Amino acid sequence: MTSTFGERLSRSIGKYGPLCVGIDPSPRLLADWGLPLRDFSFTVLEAARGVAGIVKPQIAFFERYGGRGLLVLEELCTAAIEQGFVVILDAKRGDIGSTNEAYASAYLSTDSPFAIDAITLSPYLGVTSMLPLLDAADQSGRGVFVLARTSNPGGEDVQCATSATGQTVAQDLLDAMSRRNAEAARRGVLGSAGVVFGATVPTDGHDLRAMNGPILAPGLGAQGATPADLAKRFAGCGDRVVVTVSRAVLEAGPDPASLAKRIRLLSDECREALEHVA
Ligand SMILES: O=C(O)c1cc(=O)[nH]c(=O)n1[C@@H]1O[C@H](COP(=O)(O)O)[C@@H](O)[C@H]1O
Repeated sequence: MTSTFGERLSRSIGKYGPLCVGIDPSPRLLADWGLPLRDFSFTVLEAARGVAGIVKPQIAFFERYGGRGLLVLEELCTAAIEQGFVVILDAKRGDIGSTNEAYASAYLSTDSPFAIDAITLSPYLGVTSMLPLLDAADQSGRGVFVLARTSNPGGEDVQCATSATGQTVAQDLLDAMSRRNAEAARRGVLGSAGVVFGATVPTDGHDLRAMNGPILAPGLGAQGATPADLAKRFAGCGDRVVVTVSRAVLEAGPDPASLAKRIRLLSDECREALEHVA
């Protein structure tokens, strides 16, 4: 790819706003909509087209169907990229270095079978173990979102524990991504090494501004966060936040017009909340 993930993401946020449509085909929604996995997924993509610029399929909902599900995911990612979406694959990968090399060739290399822009990573085997993934992303113009502070209750047990540096584990991860984004910062563009920071959790004691990378913020809607929370938590970095929403979008389906209407409404709310605090 000729541009970096950070550059493509910035352009997309500028054009469509910060909303990312989460494609989470849960068993309940598939039953409610009365659609098979492929039709469900493409219905969501079609509804998002021209309304939101970013989509995030959650791999577990496709893995449930084994090889057939992964084929649908591959088709969906390819179609989304061809249609100009920024595609974040939510796979939360992370292992020892040699296995991460295999994950890197699966998801973050130029010849990866999955056409995606970025992937979510679980960093709890250590930052050094993630180097094959971070380097592959840099080389192929892709990006990562490392779980720093997750949206779920109880995440603080690990993420807010004090590390050997005397700060929280989450802040250490923010610092590590900040170092990865230093070159982009010198060029005055958004870096490609992002973090996940839930819209449901306080940011106190964590410096999101210095990182120069994108922030994937789940939690709006079904997990209880509101647009006011976005404005409060992400002041000073609102132009780099990607607000990912799954259930609060998908509950408006399966009618494509209702889905598109919900996406537009949430997109407007998120843009409004964040543009004042950029
Ligand atoms: O990485 C993620 O996307 C993620 C991180 C996190 O801390 N919390 C979180 O909810 N997510 C994902 O974001 C989506 C949230 O779904 P809703 O709560 O339905 O909007 C799900 O696909 C989760 O797996």
